[in-house]
Amino acid sequence: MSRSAHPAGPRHADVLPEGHYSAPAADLNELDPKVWAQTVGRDADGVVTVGGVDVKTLAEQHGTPAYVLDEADFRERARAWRTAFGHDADVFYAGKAFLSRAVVRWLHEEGLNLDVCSGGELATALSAGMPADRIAFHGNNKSVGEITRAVETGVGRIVLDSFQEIVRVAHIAQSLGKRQRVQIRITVGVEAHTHEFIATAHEDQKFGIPLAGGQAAEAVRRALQLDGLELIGIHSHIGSQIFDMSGFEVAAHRVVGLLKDIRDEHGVELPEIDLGGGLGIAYTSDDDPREPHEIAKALTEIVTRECDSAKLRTPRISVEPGRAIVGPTAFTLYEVGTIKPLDGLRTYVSVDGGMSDNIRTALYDAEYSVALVSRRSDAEPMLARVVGKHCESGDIVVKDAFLPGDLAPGDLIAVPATGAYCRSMASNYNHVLRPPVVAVKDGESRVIVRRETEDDLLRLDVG
Ligand SMILES: Cc1ncc(COP(=O)(O)O)c(C=O)c1O
Ligand SMILES: N[C@@H](CCCC[NH3+])C(=O)O
Repeated sequence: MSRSAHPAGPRHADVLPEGHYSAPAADLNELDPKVWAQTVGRDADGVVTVGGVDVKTLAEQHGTPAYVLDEADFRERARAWRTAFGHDADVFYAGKAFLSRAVVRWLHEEGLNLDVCSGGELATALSAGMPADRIAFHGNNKSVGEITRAVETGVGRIVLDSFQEIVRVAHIAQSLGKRQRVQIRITVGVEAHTHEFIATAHEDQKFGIPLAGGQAAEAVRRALQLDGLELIGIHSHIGSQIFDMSGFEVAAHRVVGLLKDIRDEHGVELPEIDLGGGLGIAYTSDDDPREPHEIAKALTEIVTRECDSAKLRTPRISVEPGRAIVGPTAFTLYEVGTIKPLDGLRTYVSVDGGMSDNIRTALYDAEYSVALVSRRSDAEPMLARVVGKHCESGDIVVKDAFLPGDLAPGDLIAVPATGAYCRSMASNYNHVLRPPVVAVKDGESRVIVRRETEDDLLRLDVG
């Protein structure tokens, strides 16, 4: 067994415990462009830069932990989706992945629409100037207040998720003297190949109205009878972090089948279908995501083919990518604190954040990569587990990854691909303050969501 310079004797790559990890990369200083935001690189001193700003400067100016978001990359990915789908389709960015007013403005400028699923997301979208008619409102349990606000402000569509909601939205719209454009979300009965908590089109879960047993057809029947509703289409979202296109193919096939049944029964050809979001991104070098143009081509071809064979006019397609746009554009910058080598196991590297800024590892057993970013190191790789500062043994950010064996307290490390479902799912567990989101572009950084303060926490505490 070889030895590294680390005084506490890190675990080396040639004697490894069981775990789910690949062999260490030949050079740990290399940053795989699949996983890192587009403008990330190392400067002559080995310090990582993004958007022309180096991470040491970012840490000095904004502190750690911080989510660092590459604005140019975000805009480029948004534009790539928009361009791939062209003018005969709509791209709704899924705000649940990450939403802030700056992001809403970028989306607006890049010609994307927005999917929101709560009053809070709707308020953020409206306050940043997204036109209401470019907003889709989702959710399996929208409150009467939320529905009323959505109808009053004139959202482009409400996606109906249950029989009760069909009636509820119709009544609210009618009482406001409006006819609300709606889609019905159906569950097509597909087992999406992803973590069970984020699969949404099999039958035994809470979203949508099952196609099975004629339930979706019955929902359509009821919606068409209600004056307060203008039924514009059918919606399907099969889950998230999916690489295999076959689930989307089956979903498209079944949605078009329902459109055909609707035409045959009611003489109505619904003009739109929405195939949801869910496209996977690379969290580690082992993942191979698809490009937006491949996805657009595949989805458009399936829908067109299915419609041709059913002799239906091809409906306008919309999609709702969240993770695929924002996920790869950000990394979380942490400062290394305590380093604890456990003999025969791995080295625990504690950072100044944890499950409060990234719950995905604890929740979904998600895999991430990590790199030393404040300097270059040619020390031997050590098997590390990056953990947070919370009072929870499941407080793991990166379960198994290789870091240089000379890692020391005060070093900066970064976890890439944390743009989606990290800040938006962040918590104040242990009264830890949620980190800022710092956007970088053209050599400048600017805070788009500021760091929480203790005053923010105390402001909510009454008495
Ligand atoms: C209805 C709906 N649309 C879109 C999305 C966005 O999914 P993703 O971020 O995986 O693209 C989700 C989340 O899974 C969703 O529930
Ligand atoms: N929050 C999940 C995805 C759920 C998507 C919303 N329906 C994740 O981090 O992967």
